Amino acid sequence: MKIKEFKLHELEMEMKHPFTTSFGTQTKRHITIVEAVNADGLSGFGECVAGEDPLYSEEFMDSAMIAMKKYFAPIIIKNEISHPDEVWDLLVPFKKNNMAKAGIEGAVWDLYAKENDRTLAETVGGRKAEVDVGISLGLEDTDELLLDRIQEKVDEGYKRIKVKIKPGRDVSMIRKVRAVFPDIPLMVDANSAYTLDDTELLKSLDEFNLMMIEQPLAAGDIVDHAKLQKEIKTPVCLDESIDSYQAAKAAIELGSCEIINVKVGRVGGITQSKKIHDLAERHNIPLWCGGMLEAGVGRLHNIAITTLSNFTLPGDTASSSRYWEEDIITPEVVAEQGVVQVSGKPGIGAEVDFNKMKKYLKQTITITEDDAPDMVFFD
Ligand SMILES: O=C(O)CCC(=O)C1=CC=C[C@@H](O)[C@@H]1C(=O)O
Ligand SMILES: [Mg+2]
Repeated sequence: MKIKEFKLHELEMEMKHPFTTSFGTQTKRHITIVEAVNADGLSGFGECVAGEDPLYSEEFMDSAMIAMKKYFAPIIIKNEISHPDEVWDLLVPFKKNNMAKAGIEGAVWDLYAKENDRTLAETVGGRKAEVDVGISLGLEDTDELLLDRIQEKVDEGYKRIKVKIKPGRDVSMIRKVRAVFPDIPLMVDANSAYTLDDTELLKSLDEFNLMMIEQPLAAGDIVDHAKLQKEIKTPVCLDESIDSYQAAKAAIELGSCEIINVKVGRVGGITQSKKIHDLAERHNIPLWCGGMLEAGVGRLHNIAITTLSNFTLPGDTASSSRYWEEDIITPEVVAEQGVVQVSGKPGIGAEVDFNKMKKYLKQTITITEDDAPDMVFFD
Protein backbone atom coordinates (compact mmCIF):
# COMPACT_ATOMS: atom_id res chain seq x y z
CA MET A 1 0.00 0.00 0.00
CA LYS A 2 1.10 3.54 -0.68
CA ILE A 3 0.03 6.60 1.29
CA LYS A 4 -0.23 9.70 -0.90
CA GLU A 5 -0.70 12.18 1.91
CA PHE A 6 -1.35 12.54 5.61
CA LYS A 7 -3.59 15.21 7.06
CA LEU A 8 -3.17 16.12 10.71
CA HIS A 9 -6.42 17.66 11.98
CA GLU A 10 -5.85 19.39 15.29
CA LEU A 11 -9.04 19.68 17.36
CA GLU A 12 -9.98 21.34 20.60
CA MET A 13 -13.04 19.78 22.20
CA GLU A 14 -14.84 21.03 25.29
CA MET A 15 -15.56 18.25 27.80
CA LYS A 16 -19.01 17.84 29.37
CA HIS A 17 -17.53 17.53 32.88
CA PRO A 18 -14.08 18.30 34.24
CA PHE A 19 -11.99 15.15 34.76
CA THR A 20 -9.73 15.16 37.83
CA THR A 21 -6.94 12.70 38.58
CA SER A 22 -4.09 12.69 41.09
CA PHE A 23 -2.08 14.78 38.60
CA GLY A 24 -4.59 17.45 37.60
CA THR A 25 -7.95 18.57 36.22
CA GLN A 26 -8.91 18.65 32.57
CA THR A 27 -11.80 20.64 31.13
CA LYS A 28 -11.00 20.43 27.44
CA ARG A 29 -9.20 18.00 25.21
CA HIS A 30 -6.75 18.66 22.39
CA ILE A 31 -6.74 15.80 19.94
CA THR A 32 -5.11 15.23 16.58
CA ILE A 33 -7.08 13.16 14.09
CA VAL A 34 -4.65 11.64 11.59
CA GLU A 35 -5.97 10.98 8.09
CA ALA A 36 -3.99 8.75 5.71
CA VAL A 37 -5.08 9.10 2.08
CA ASN A 38 -4.19 6.62 -0.70
CA ALA A 39 -3.92 7.30 -4.46
CA ASP A 40 -7.62 6.43 -4.96
CA GLY A 41 -8.65 9.08 -2.43
CA LEU A 42 -9.65 6.51 0.20
CA SER A 43 -8.96 7.70 3.78
CA GLY A 44 -8.04 5.85 6.96
CA PHE A 45 -8.19 7.54 10.37
CA GLY A 46 -6.16 7.37 13.55
CA GLU A 47 -6.17 9.51 16.70
CA CYS A 48 -3.10 10.84 18.48
CA VAL A 49 -4.01 10.71 22.18
CA ALA A 50 -1.15 12.76 23.64
CA GLY A 51 -2.41 15.11 26.35
CA GLU A 52 -2.09 18.86 26.22
CA ASP A 53 0.71 18.84 28.80
CA PRO A 54 3.30 16.18 29.69
CA LEU A 55 1.52 15.11 32.90
CA TYR A 56 0.31 11.58 32.21
CA SER A 57 3.52 10.74 30.33
CA GLU A 58 6.39 12.67 28.76
CA GLU A 59 4.53 13.15 25.49
CA PHE A 60 2.32 16.13 24.79
CA MET A 61 0.29 17.38 21.89
CA ASP A 62 2.80 19.87 20.51
CA SER A 63 5.68 17.40 20.72
CA ALA A 64 3.57 14.71 19.07
CA MET A 65 2.57 17.08 16.28
CA ILE A 66 6.22 17.85 15.50
CA ALA A 67 7.18 14.17 15.63
CA MET A 68 4.37 13.21 13.24
CA LYS A 69 4.95 16.11 10.87
CA LYS A 70 8.72 16.13 10.76
CA TYR A 71 9.52 12.43 10.95
CA PHE A 72 6.77 9.83 11.03
CA ALA A 73 4.36 10.95 8.29
CA PRO A 74 7.12 11.69 5.72
CA ILE A 75 8.82 8.35 6.37
CA ILE A 76 5.62 6.39 5.79
CA ILE A 77 4.87 8.41 2.63
CA LYS A 78 8.35 7.62 1.29
CA ASN A 79 7.93 3.88 1.72
CA GLU A 80 5.71 1.33 0.03
CA ILE A 81 4.39 -1.04 2.69
CA SER A 82 2.56 -4.33 2.38
CA HIS A 83 1.09 -4.47 5.91
CA PRO A 84 0.55 -1.95 8.76
CA ASP A 85 2.89 -3.98 10.99
CA GLU A 86 5.72 -2.51 8.90
CA VAL A 87 4.96 0.99 10.21
CA TRP A 88 6.49 0.10 13.58
CA ASP A 89 9.62 -1.27 11.88
CA LEU A 90 10.04 1.93 9.88
CA LEU A 91 9.59 4.14 12.95
CA VAL A 92 11.43 2.06 15.55
CA PRO A 93 14.80 3.81 15.07
CA PHE A 94 13.12 6.91 16.55
CA LYS A 95 12.98 6.61 20.31
CA LYS A 96 9.67 6.67 22.21
CA ASN A 97 7.13 9.28 21.00
CA ASN A 98 4.73 6.36 21.11
CA MET A 99 1.47 8.31 20.93
CA ALA A 100 2.69 10.11 17.81
CA LYS A 101 3.72 6.79 16.25
CA ALA A 102 0.37 5.25 17.18
CA GLY A 103 -1.60 8.13 15.64
CA ILE A 104 0.13 7.60 12.28
CA GLU A 105 0.01 3.81 12.51
CA GLY A 106 -3.69 3.83 13.45
CA ALA A 107 -4.60 5.73 10.29
CA VAL A 108 -2.63 3.20 8.21
CA TRP A 109 -4.40 0.26 9.93
CA ASP A 110 -7.82 1.77 9.21
CA LEU A 111 -6.90 2.45 5.58
CA TYR A 112 -5.51 -1.08 5.15
CA ALA A 113 -8.71 -2.60 6.59
CA LYS A 114 -10.85 -0.44 4.26
CA GLU A 115 -8.70 -1.29 1.21
CA ASN A 116 -9.35 -4.95 2.02
CA ASP A 117 -13.04 -4.35 2.76
CA ARG A 118 -12.70 -5.79 6.26
CA THR A 119 -13.44 -4.44 9.70
CA LEU A 120 -10.53 -3.16 11.74
CA ALA A 121 -11.46 -5.70 14.44
CA GLU A 122 -11.14 -8.65 11.99
CA THR A 123 -7.96 -7.16 10.54
CA VAL A 124 -6.24 -7.06 13.93
CA GLY A 125 -7.35 -10.65 14.58
CA GLY A 126 -10.30 -10.03 16.89
CA ARG A 127 -13.33 -12.28 17.01
CA LYS A 128 -15.83 -10.70 19.38
CA ALA A 129 -19.05 -9.16 18.05
CA GLU A 130 -19.50 -7.08 21.20
CA VAL A 131 -17.29 -5.89 24.03
CA ASP A 132 -17.92 -5.18 27.71
CA VAL A 133 -17.13 -1.71 28.94
CA GLY A 134 -16.68 -0.01 32.27
CA ILE A 135 -16.28 3.65 33.10
CA SER A 136 -13.56 5.76 34.68
CA LEU A 137 -14.72 8.42 37.14
CA GLY A 138 -12.53 11.34 38.14
CA LEU A 139 -12.12 12.71 41.64
CA GLU A 140 -15.05 14.86 42.80
CA ASP A 141 -14.96 17.71 45.33
CA THR A 142 -16.93 15.67 47.86
CA ASP A 143 -17.55 11.98 48.49
CA GLU A 144 -21.29 12.60 48.15
CA LEU A 145 -20.83 13.91 44.60
CA LEU A 146 -18.78 10.83 43.76
CA LEU A 147 -21.50 8.55 45.15
CA ASP A 148 -24.05 10.32 42.93
CA ARG A 149 -21.84 9.86 39.87
CA ILE A 150 -21.37 6.17 40.66
CA GLN A 151 -25.12 5.68 41.09
CA GLU A 152 -25.71 7.29 37.69
CA LYS A 153 -23.19 5.00 35.99
CA VAL A 154 -24.38 1.88 37.80
CA ASP A 155 -27.90 2.73 36.58
CA GLU A 156 -26.56 3.06 33.03
CA GLY A 157 -25.31 -0.53 33.34
CA TYR A 158 -21.53 -0.10 33.11
CA LYS A 159 -19.79 -3.41 33.85
CA ARG A 160 -17.30 -1.94 36.29
CA ILE A 161 -16.64 1.36 37.96
CA LYS A 162 -13.14 2.83 38.21
CA VAL A 163 -12.56 5.55 40.76
CA LYS A 164 -9.51 7.78 40.91
CA ILE A 165 -7.69 8.01 44.23
CA LYS A 166 -4.84 10.12 45.61
CA PRO A 167 -3.31 10.60 49.07
CA GLY A 168 -6.03 11.97 51.37
CA ARG A 169 -8.80 10.77 49.04
CA ASP A 170 -8.40 7.03 49.34
CA VAL A 171 -9.29 4.64 52.18
CA SER A 172 -12.12 6.58 53.81
CA MET A 173 -13.58 7.55 50.42
CA ILE A 174 -13.56 3.93 49.21
CA ARG A 175 -15.03 2.81 52.53
CA LYS A 176 -17.99 5.12 51.88
CA VAL A 177 -18.32 3.83 48.30
CA ARG A 178 -18.37 0.23 49.51
CA ALA A 179 -20.90 1.04 52.23
CA VAL A 180 -23.34 2.25 49.56
CA PHE A 181 -22.33 -0.18 46.79
CA PRO A 182 -21.14 -3.36 48.52
CA ASP A 183 -21.24 -5.58 45.42
CA ILE A 184 -20.43 -3.53 42.31
CA PRO A 185 -17.29 -4.46 40.33
CA LEU A 186 -15.06 -1.66 41.61
CA MET A 187 -11.43 -0.70 41.03
CA VAL A 188 -9.22 2.28 41.85
CA ASP A 189 -6.58 4.14 39.83
CA ALA A 190 -3.83 6.10 41.61
CA ASN A 191 -1.92 7.40 38.57
CA SER A 192 1.41 6.90 40.39
CA ALA A 193 0.45 8.92 43.49
CA TYR A 194 2.09 6.60 46.07
CA THR A 195 5.45 5.09 47.00
CA LEU A 196 6.46 1.92 48.84
CA ASP A 197 6.35 4.00 52.05
CA ASP A 198 2.56 3.85 51.64
CA THR A 199 2.46 0.05 51.68
CA GLU A 200 0.39 -0.14 54.91
CA LEU A 201 -2.18 2.28 53.51
CA LEU A 202 -2.38 0.37 50.23
CA LYS A 203 -2.71 -2.88 52.19
CA SER A 204 -5.73 -1.46 53.97
CA LEU A 205 -7.54 -1.26 50.60
CA ASP A 206 -7.53 -5.08 50.59
CA GLU A 207 -10.67 -5.14 52.74
CA PHE A 208 -12.77 -3.58 49.95
CA ASN A 209 -12.66 -6.49 47.52
CA LEU A 210 -11.42 -4.32 44.65
CA MET A 211 -10.95 -5.87 41.21
CA MET A 212 -7.55 -4.19 41.08
CA ILE A 213 -5.51 -1.13 41.98
CA GLU A 214 -4.18 0.58 38.88
CA GLN A 215 -0.71 2.13 38.82
CA PRO A 216 -0.15 2.82 42.53
CA LEU A 217 3.56 3.70 42.14
CA ALA A 218 5.66 5.64 39.63
CA ALA A 219 5.89 4.55 36.01
CA GLY A 220 9.53 3.48 36.34
CA ASP A 221 8.91 1.51 39.56
CA ILE A 222 8.54 -1.93 38.01
CA VAL A 223 10.70 -3.46 40.75
CA ASP A 224 8.82 -1.68 43.55
CA HIS A 225 5.49 -2.78 42.09
CA ALA A 226 6.71 -6.37 42.37
CA LYS A 227 7.53 -5.76 46.04
CA LEU A 228 4.14 -4.16 46.62
CA GLN A 229 2.22 -6.96 44.88
CA LYS A 230 3.79 -9.44 47.34
CA GLU A 231 2.46 -7.36 50.25
CA ILE A 232 -1.10 -6.73 49.11
CA LYS A 233 -3.93 -9.06 48.08
CA THR A 234 -5.57 -6.63 45.64
CA PRO A 235 -4.25 -7.34 42.13
CA VAL A 236 -1.95 -4.61 40.83
CA CYS A 237 -2.77 -3.44 37.29
CA LEU A 238 -0.10 -1.50 35.44
CA ASP A 239 -0.93 1.42 33.16
CA GLU A 240 1.80 4.12 32.88
CA SER A 241 4.59 1.56 33.49
CA ILE A 242 3.75 -0.45 30.37
CA ASP A 243 5.10 1.79 27.65
CA SER A 244 6.61 -1.01 25.53
CA TYR A 245 6.68 -4.74 24.93
CA GLN A 246 9.92 -4.86 26.95
CA ALA A 247 8.26 -3.18 29.93
CA ALA A 248 5.39 -5.68 29.77
CA LYS A 249 7.90 -8.55 29.66
CA ALA A 250 9.82 -7.18 32.66
CA ALA A 251 6.62 -6.60 34.66
CA ILE A 252 5.35 -10.11 33.96
CA GLU A 253 8.69 -11.78 34.72
CA LEU A 254 9.15 -9.84 37.96
CA GLY A 255 5.55 -10.32 39.12
CA SER A 256 4.93 -6.56 39.21
CA CYS A 257 1.27 -6.92 38.25
CA GLU A 258 -1.51 -9.44 37.81
CA ILE A 259 -3.38 -7.40 35.20
CA ILE A 260 -2.32 -5.02 32.40
CA ASN A 261 -4.21 -2.01 31.05
CA VAL A 262 -3.22 -1.71 27.39
CA LYS A 263 -3.45 1.75 25.90
CA VAL A 264 -2.76 1.63 22.18
CA GLY A 265 -1.16 5.09 22.14
CA ARG A 266 1.04 4.50 25.16
CA VAL A 267 2.65 1.37 23.68
CA GLY A 268 3.15 2.80 20.18
CA GLY A 269 0.18 1.41 18.28
CA ILE A 270 -1.83 -1.66 17.35
CA THR A 271 1.12 -3.82 16.31
CA GLN A 272 2.77 -3.42 19.71
CA SER A 273 -0.57 -3.85 21.49
CA LYS A 274 -1.01 -7.19 19.72
CA LYS A 275 2.49 -8.28 20.70
CA ILE A 276 1.82 -7.43 24.35
CA HIS A 277 -1.55 -9.15 24.09
CA ASP A 278 0.02 -12.41 22.91
CA LEU A 279 2.73 -12.27 25.58
CA ALA A 280 0.21 -11.61 28.36
CA GLU A 281 -2.07 -14.37 27.10
CA ARG A 282 0.79 -16.88 27.24
CA HIS A 283 1.38 -15.86 30.87
CA ASN A 284 -2.28 -15.82 31.93
CA ILE A 285 -2.24 -12.09 32.58
CA PRO A 286 -5.67 -10.69 31.67
CA LEU A 287 -5.94 -7.38 29.83
CA TRP A 288 -8.33 -4.53 29.42
CA CYS A 289 -8.20 -1.52 27.15
CA GLY A 290 -7.66 1.83 28.83
CA GLY A 291 -8.82 5.16 27.49
CA MET A 292 -7.24 8.59 26.97
CA LEU A 293 -10.47 10.61 26.82
CA GLU A 294 -10.64 9.84 23.12
CA ALA A 295 -12.94 11.26 20.52
CA GLY A 296 -14.74 8.73 18.33
CA VAL A 297 -11.81 7.65 16.15
CA GLY A 298 -9.62 6.56 19.06
CA ARG A 299 -12.65 5.06 20.79
CA LEU A 300 -13.30 2.82 17.75
CA HIS A 301 -9.65 1.76 17.59
CA ASN A 302 -9.92 0.78 21.27
CA ILE A 303 -13.03 -1.26 20.59
CA ALA A 304 -11.31 -3.05 17.70
CA ILE A 305 -8.32 -4.07 19.85
CA THR A 306 -10.65 -5.18 22.67
CA THR A 307 -12.07 -7.87 20.35
CA LEU A 308 -8.81 -9.84 20.83
CA SER A 309 -9.30 -12.90 23.04
CA ASN A 310 -7.24 -11.90 26.09
CA PHE A 311 -9.07 -8.62 26.65
CA THR A 312 -11.23 -10.37 29.22
CA LEU A 313 -11.94 -7.45 31.57
CA PRO A 314 -14.21 -4.47 30.81
CA GLY A 315 -12.27 -1.53 29.36
CA ASP A 316 -12.63 2.27 29.69
CA THR A 317 -14.23 2.61 26.26
CA ALA A 318 -17.52 4.12 27.44
CA SER A 319 -20.11 5.82 25.20
CA SER A 320 -19.12 8.87 23.15
CA SER A 321 -21.50 10.83 25.39
CA ARG A 322 -19.25 10.12 28.40
CA TYR A 323 -17.13 13.16 27.48
CA TRP A 324 -18.78 14.81 24.47
CA GLU A 325 -22.00 16.67 23.79
CA GLU A 326 -21.37 15.64 20.21
CA ASP A 327 -18.72 13.23 18.95
CA ILE A 328 -17.02 13.59 15.55
CA ILE A 329 -18.17 10.20 14.24
CA THR A 330 -21.49 8.94 12.88
CA PRO A 331 -22.84 6.79 14.40
CA GLU A 332 -21.43 7.57 17.84
CA VAL A 333 -20.24 4.84 20.22
CA VAL A 334 -23.10 3.78 22.45
CA ALA A 335 -22.75 1.40 25.39
CA GLU A 336 -26.03 -0.26 26.34
CA GLN A 337 -26.03 -1.99 29.69
CA GLY A 338 -22.23 -1.89 29.54
CA VAL A 339 -21.95 -3.54 26.12
CA VAL A 340 -20.78 -1.97 22.86
CA GLN A 341 -21.63 -3.69 19.57
CA VAL A 342 -18.69 -3.94 17.17
CA SER A 343 -19.61 -2.40 13.82
CA GLY A 344 -19.62 -4.72 10.80
CA LYS A 345 -18.65 -1.88 8.44
CA PRO A 346 -15.11 -1.75 6.96
CA GLY A 347 -12.28 -0.18 8.95
CA ILE A 348 -13.15 1.55 12.21
CA GLY A 349 -16.82 1.03 11.33
CA ALA A 350 -18.16 4.62 11.42
CA GLU A 351 -17.78 7.77 9.35
CA VAL A 352 -15.70 10.71 10.47
CA ASP A 353 -18.17 13.58 10.16
CA PHE A 354 -16.25 16.57 8.79
CA ASN A 355 -19.19 18.89 9.38
CA LYS A 356 -19.07 18.11 13.06
CA MET A 357 -15.28 18.04 13.15
CA LYS A 358 -14.89 21.50 11.66
CA LYS A 359 -16.59 23.01 14.72
CA TYR A 360 -13.60 21.90 16.81
CA LEU A 361 -10.87 22.30 14.19
CA LYS A 362 -7.89 24.56 15.04
CA GLN A 363 -5.76 23.68 12.00
CA THR A 364 -5.06 20.98 9.42
CA ILE A 365 -1.50 20.24 8.38
CA THR A 366 -1.09 18.32 5.13
CA ILE A 367 2.04 16.29 4.45
CA THR A 368 2.62 15.13 0.88
CA GLU A 369 5.48 13.52 -1.00
CA ASP A 370 6.88 17.02 -1.61
CA ASP A 371 7.24 17.48 2.15
CA ALA A 372 9.14 14.23 2.37
CA PRO A 373 12.54 14.98 0.91
CA ASP A 374 15.09 12.20 1.04
CA MET A 375 15.58 11.70 4.72
CA VAL A 376 18.84 10.03 5.46
CA PHE A 377 19.07 9.11 9.12
CA PHE A 378 20.62 5.67 8.90
CA ASP A 379 23.03 3.83 6.60
O1 LIG B 1 -12.41 7.34 29.94
C1 LIG B 1 -11.24 7.26 29.60
O2 LIG B 1 -10.86 7.52 28.43
C2 LIG B 1 -10.22 6.89 30.64
C3 LIG B 1 -9.92 8.04 31.49
C4 LIG B 1 -8.74 7.77 32.39
O3 LIG B 1 -8.93 7.12 33.40
C5 LIG B 1 -7.47 8.31 32.03
C6 LIG B 1 -7.27 9.06 30.92
C7 LIG B 1 -6.06 9.75 30.68
C8 LIG B 1 -5.06 9.73 31.60
C9 LIG B 1 -5.34 9.21 32.94
O4 LIG B 1 -5.88 10.21 33.72
C10 LIG B 1 -6.35 8.10 32.91
C11 LIG B 1 -5.82 6.76 33.25
O5 LIG B 1 -4.89 6.70 34.00
O6 LIG B 1 -6.31 5.70 32.79
MG1 LIG C 1 -4.70 4.70 34.59
